[in-house]
Amino acid sequence: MGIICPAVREEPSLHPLRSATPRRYLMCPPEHFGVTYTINPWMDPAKPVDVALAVAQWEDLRDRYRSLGHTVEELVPRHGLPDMVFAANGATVVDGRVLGARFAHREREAEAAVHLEWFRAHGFPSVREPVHINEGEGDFAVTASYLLAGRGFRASPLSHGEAQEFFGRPVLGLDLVDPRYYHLDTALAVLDDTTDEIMYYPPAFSPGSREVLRRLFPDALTAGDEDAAAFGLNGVSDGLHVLLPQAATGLFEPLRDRGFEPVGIDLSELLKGGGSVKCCTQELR
Ligand SMILES: CN(C)C(=N)NCCC[C@H](N)C(=O)O
Repeated sequence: MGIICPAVREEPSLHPLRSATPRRYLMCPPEHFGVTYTINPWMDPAKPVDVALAVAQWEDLRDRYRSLGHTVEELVPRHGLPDMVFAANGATVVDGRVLGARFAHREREAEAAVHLEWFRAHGFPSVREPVHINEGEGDFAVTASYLLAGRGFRASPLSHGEAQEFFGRPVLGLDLVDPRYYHLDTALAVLDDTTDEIMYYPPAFSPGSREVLRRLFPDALTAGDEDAAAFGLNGVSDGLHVLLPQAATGLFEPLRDRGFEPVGIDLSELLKGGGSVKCCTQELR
């Protein structure tokens, strides 16, 4: 009788081979970071902030980007603007076109001009000072097909039309309903901007927006309560590496299963201001 070899069944790969593309980021060191007011539920001025630790954690993130081959530009922080470290809020840049920010809260208003000044000084030819309130990449996320746009807590719905007209990209408005997830990038991250691959936390969105996300992104990775509360959706992907808060442990395995390489980052000190990896990172596309 012949020997029957068990067939070796190659599992078809569920996801394409990932590759990183070099990125250019704008960051702002937290030298003047502090929690001196409350404009989101994470901020408690009674809790002390260790600025030296915040700087060390921030430098670790910056150096991680550089070691992965990305370019990091630095914005000079201003005294009296303790939230400037959250540089993603300062503008949205797509195809070299810059839509500046207009902040919802008086405490952050002055940051907008610092960003506009930086873009003008660095040769970006098309820089728009916005008419409507938008907090940069806090509420705008760029996928291959859309500009996803959050609203409900910060960005004015009118900013969505302004962005669509300026970038010439279809804007998809999404309603945020949980004050802990007050910016889109606290509840949704783009994993692959060439294929519309995202991860998100469904309860942060209204029922209708959840349905829209389910229809348009049926293969998205969805996060649970604990990972969302650890700011796990506030991650940055270069197409292969996904830098995200190290406490969002439940996301690491699902990301690996999809072929990504999660990189855990400790920004616990900056979390006291209500931000993490993505908030500190503005992408200059
Ligand atoms: C995703 N991004 C950019 C953010 N979520 N930004 C954090 C902003 C934190 C600041 N204290 C504020 O409440 O505006």
